[in-house]
Amino acid sequence: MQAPSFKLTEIFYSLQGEGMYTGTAAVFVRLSGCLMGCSFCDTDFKENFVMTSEEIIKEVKKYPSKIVIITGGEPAEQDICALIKSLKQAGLKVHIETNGSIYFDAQGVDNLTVSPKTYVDPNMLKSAHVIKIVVGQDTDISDLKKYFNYASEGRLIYLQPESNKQENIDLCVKLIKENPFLRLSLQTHKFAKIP
Ligand SMILES: C[S@@+](CC[C@H](N)C(=O)[O-])C[C@H]1O[C@@H](n2cnc3c(N)ncnc32)[C@H](O)[C@@H]1O
Ligand SMILES: Nc1nc2[nH]cc(C(=O)O)c2c(=O)[nH]1
Ligand code: SF4
Ligand SMILES: [Mg+2]
Repeated sequence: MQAPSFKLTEIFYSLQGEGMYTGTAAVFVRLSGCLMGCSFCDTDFKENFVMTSEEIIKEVKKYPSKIVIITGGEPAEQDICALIKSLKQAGLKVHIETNGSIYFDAQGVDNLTVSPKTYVDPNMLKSAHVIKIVVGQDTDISDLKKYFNYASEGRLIYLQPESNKQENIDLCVKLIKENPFLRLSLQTHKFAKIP
């Protein structure tokens, strides 16, 4: 049977800049396309090329890290389960960055990070290892609290200041001091000037 193919923006080797694995070398596989349309989105997710899962694995294996981060765009808009399975079979650690709006079976995923936007499937929040909430001046703080109930031993909640702006960092720090189970995620790759 032919390996499934995927629409991609880019594959690159860098350090995870955000969340629980910050500072860890990883290969980023950026799938193209996203229907969410966040006003603050910092990412180009246009389709640049198509690759089969076998071709993706061959490219990822050129780099020394065993961690592959599937991101986008919104990766769940494509048949991500087929890709996860192939990457796991190839002996890789699979991390996923998703907005959680489209449910998929994340069993076997080594780190599932859900960054909720206007709609998130509660089952994706339950499956997440990390919930990473972007906080800006427009964020409705009382609405944020609905995610706080998901904090548990196996699930960390990070606040990520929108675009590393100082007023957003200040707001995150205030919220974390008030709710000490929360953590701060700065986009460290932007300070380091790496992809
Ligand atoms: C580009 S998104 C791709 C994955 C998925 N669509 C999502 O939103 O989680 C990767 C991460 O960047 C975050 N992000 C995007 N724009 C941002 C910004 N301006 N400031 C802080 N974080 C941002 C998202 O919330 C998400 O956690
Ligand atoms: N260095 C680096 N770390 C990241 N973590 C999540 C990213 C993403 O765009 O999904 C990202 C990214 O774009 N670059
Ligand atoms: S869901 Fe993710 S990729 Fe899509 S627009 Fe929002 S931040 Fe960008
Ligand atoms: Mg990014």
